[in-house]
Amino acid sequence: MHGAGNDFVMIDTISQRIKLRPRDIRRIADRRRGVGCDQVLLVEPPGQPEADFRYRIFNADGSEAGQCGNGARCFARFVRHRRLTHLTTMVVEAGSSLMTLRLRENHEVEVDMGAPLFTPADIPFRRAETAPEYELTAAGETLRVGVLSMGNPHAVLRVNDVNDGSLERLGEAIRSHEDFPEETNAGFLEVVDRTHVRLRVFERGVGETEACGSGACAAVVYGRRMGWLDDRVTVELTGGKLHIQWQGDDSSVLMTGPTAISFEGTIRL
Ligand SMILES: N[C@H](CCC[C@H](N)C(=O)O)C(=O)O
Repeated sequence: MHGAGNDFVMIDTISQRIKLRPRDIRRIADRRRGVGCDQVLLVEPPGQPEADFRYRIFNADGSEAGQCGNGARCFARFVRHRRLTHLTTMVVEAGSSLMTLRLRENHEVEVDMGAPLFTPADIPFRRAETAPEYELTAAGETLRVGVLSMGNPHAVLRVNDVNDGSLERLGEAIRSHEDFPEETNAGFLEVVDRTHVRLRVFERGVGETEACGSGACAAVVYGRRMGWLDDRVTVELTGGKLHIQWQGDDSSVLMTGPTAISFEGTIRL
């Protein structure tokens, strides 16, 4: 499946009891020796009564992540398509948060991504104070970045043009920066106007993806906090467009975007 070009192998572990090790994830995600994807997503039974499902996210390098926005939309499409539920609105556990997923027309899905987290310890980010923007030195350059969590860490750098080479020059250095004890996703944000931005994301555990749902949310939250953006923003990514809404403070971020089923099959490990 894919959400705006961010592609996934989605596995139903409810109807089939399987255990996957990090090396199995890497093998599945390998675009030459396996199926090939940015993330492997598992559909599991819920761990708490308020949830309908549990959703686990593994990057192509085998690392587990606490959030995947594009994957959440594809998750909702998948569980309906595979008749694991008849719900069109469902509550899903991801990491430590509960998300509400709503199926819309033409296979679009709206995700309540929860409220962003700004406290450095929650991101995690090695800073004592919370701020809308931080100074960060990476690859010998001193940068101003927005840093926050959508259930996973994001560092967002505003650029004049997403294709100015900043991602190629700085993506890896920000992703692996020592001030991020669990690494981070690195977003490169071009503000077109108050309701339209372009974004490229160098993702933790993968590298650049065609789209990053949690990254789109983080970029809009940062841009709105800095006064550059309104409450409703269209985020144009390499693989497609996402629509993000955020009213500020501790309100939830809402993301709406496309889903697609690329193929179905059986994997032999
Ligand atoms: N690479 C991310 C997980 C996937 C996020 C992205 N694919 C999305 O749509 O949010 C991380 O390690 O936090």
